[in-house]
Amino acid sequence: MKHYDLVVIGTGPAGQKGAIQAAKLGKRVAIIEKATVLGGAAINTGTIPSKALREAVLHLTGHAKRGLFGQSYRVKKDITIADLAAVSQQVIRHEWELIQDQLERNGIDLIWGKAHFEGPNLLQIQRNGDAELLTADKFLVAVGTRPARPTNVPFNETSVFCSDQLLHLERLPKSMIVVGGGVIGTEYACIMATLGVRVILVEGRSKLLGFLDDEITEAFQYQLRRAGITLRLGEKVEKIDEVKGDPTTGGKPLVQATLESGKRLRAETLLYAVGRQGVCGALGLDNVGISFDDRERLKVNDHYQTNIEHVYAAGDVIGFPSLASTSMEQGRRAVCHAFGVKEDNFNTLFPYGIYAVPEISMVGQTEEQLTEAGIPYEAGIATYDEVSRGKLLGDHTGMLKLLIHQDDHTILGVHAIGTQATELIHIGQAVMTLKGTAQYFIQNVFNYPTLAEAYRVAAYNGLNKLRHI
Ligand SMILES: Cc1cc2nc3c(=O)[nH]c(=O)nc-3n(C[C@H](O)[C@H](O)[C@H](O)COP(=O)(O)OP(=O)(O)OC[C@H]3O[C@@H](n4cnc5c(N)ncnc54)[C@H](O)[C@@H]3O)c2cc1C
Ligand SMILES: NC(=O)c1ccc[n+]([C@@H]2O[C@H](COP(=O)([O-])OP(=O)(O)OC[C@H]3O[C@@H](n4cnc5c(N)ncnc54)[C@H](O)[C@@H]3O)[C@@H](O)[C@H]2O)c1
Repeated sequence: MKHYDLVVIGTGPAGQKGAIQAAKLGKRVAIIEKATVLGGAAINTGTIPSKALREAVLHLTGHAKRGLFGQSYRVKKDITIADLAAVSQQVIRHEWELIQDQLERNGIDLIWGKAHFEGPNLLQIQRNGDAELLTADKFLVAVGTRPARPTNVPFNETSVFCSDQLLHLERLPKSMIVVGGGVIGTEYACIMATLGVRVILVEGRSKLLGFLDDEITEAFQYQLRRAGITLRLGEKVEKIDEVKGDPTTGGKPLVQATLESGKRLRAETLLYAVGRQGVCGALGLDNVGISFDDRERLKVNDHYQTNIEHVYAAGDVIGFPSLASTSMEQGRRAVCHAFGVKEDNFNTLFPYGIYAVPEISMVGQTEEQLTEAGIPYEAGIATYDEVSRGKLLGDHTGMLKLLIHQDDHTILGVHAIGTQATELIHIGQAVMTLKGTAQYFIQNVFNYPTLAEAYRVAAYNGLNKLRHI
């Protein structure tokens, strides 16, 4: 039986980076994967496919250039699923090769099969009816999540589906109800609407993406409505059925969503995106003495240790924020702790990137959080219309907001909506991490013309307001 210093379960972002970190520390490492492909949800069903789809849609529809060339501008008419899938498959294949190569280069044993704990240090790997046993000093559980699929939703993979199935649609529907205005529902609602699909987005809470700064949410919701998306906010879907279509228009079956308020919505298809569910139940964790919650998520301490100290967990399996970006870093930090690497310099300022149309990103605190905490701040705002690059791109609605401490002018939060928002945010993140102030953006020269200049405009705006207090 082979023995390892570390065994990692799952090849998603958390598992990959944890395994590589351990190998860099000179440890003997194995990584287990139960699927037939590497990369987890990030590469195969989540981050990369959805972003590849988005890029293809923005390019082929000509959406990104309509601000310059007019609303009727198109790169390709009659876009098909095949057009969109081609880009995605190409990127995914490249990512598989990259991961495999990284694991090999770092001397990590890749073992295909389903992992199951037989004891605190003993793991069984099942593959095609065979079983292999191995032991390890430490474990990193990075098994991720899957879409929640309640039994009362009539999933049929063609007209009622979850986010994994959306990627396998055979043709573009004319209309779609999206249930759940979280990140997945919102991103796909935008992508579909950009393709010309009639979208109704139903969200149980009174606003989309409740963790964002209110001003950004307001701007975003306004833009979604302008893009033709019907928002049903503060409304919960109670029941989903298939119903007969209108005989006068061919009678194709439709999906009907009945809301708690009694409203009935109908469309050709329905995407169910109300959150994700863990997969810990199948891991044999009771043989180790580890319990999980009702959504099969694990509880960890600040060092990513479960209640059994040699078993660590990272990524979606531990819950919020459930991002590929944070999962990678959690996996790495868990392994650093497991092998005694000092953690003093680890930053906890995590950014968020939402690849809706338009893009949204944030780092630090929102106006609402600062107000609640009683921290005095001023907001400095720049619209993309105020910087030359914004005009060159034809983005007339983009905006960057800096939240500046009233007394010491440090940056407390950065919020952006518009082209390249997810890239732009990292400038603010760096200044915040290095404890810089709004003056940084005024005292330094920026390339011209860039969207980054919006930082300078926002800083002037905020500091000018502060002078008048
Ligand atoms: C539609 C969508 C879009 C997203 N977009 C973004 C985005 O733009 N940016 C972002 O940062 N995040 C995004 N995310 C979130 C991101 O995909 C996840 O946070 C990330 O994949 C979590 O990584 P992980 O390593 O925890 O788990 P996963 O990526 O889920 O990987 C877990 C792996 O463990 C394997 N596994 C499970 N059980 C076992 C077992 N018993 N034995 C062996 N192997 C096992 C699984 O097969 C899987 O390969 C998106 C998610 C979705 C669904
Ligand atoms: N760009 C990104 O970083 C990105 C993109 C996609 C997904 N993700 C990650 O994937 C995870 C899962 O995303 P998600 O959107 O599925 O889950 P979520 O939990 O973020 O959102 C689900 C939403 O559905 C709503 N809801 C629940 N029941 C409802 C009902 N019956 N009717 C109407 N609305 C209802 C909830 O109020 C909630 O807003 C998230 O944690 C997210 O971080 C990240």
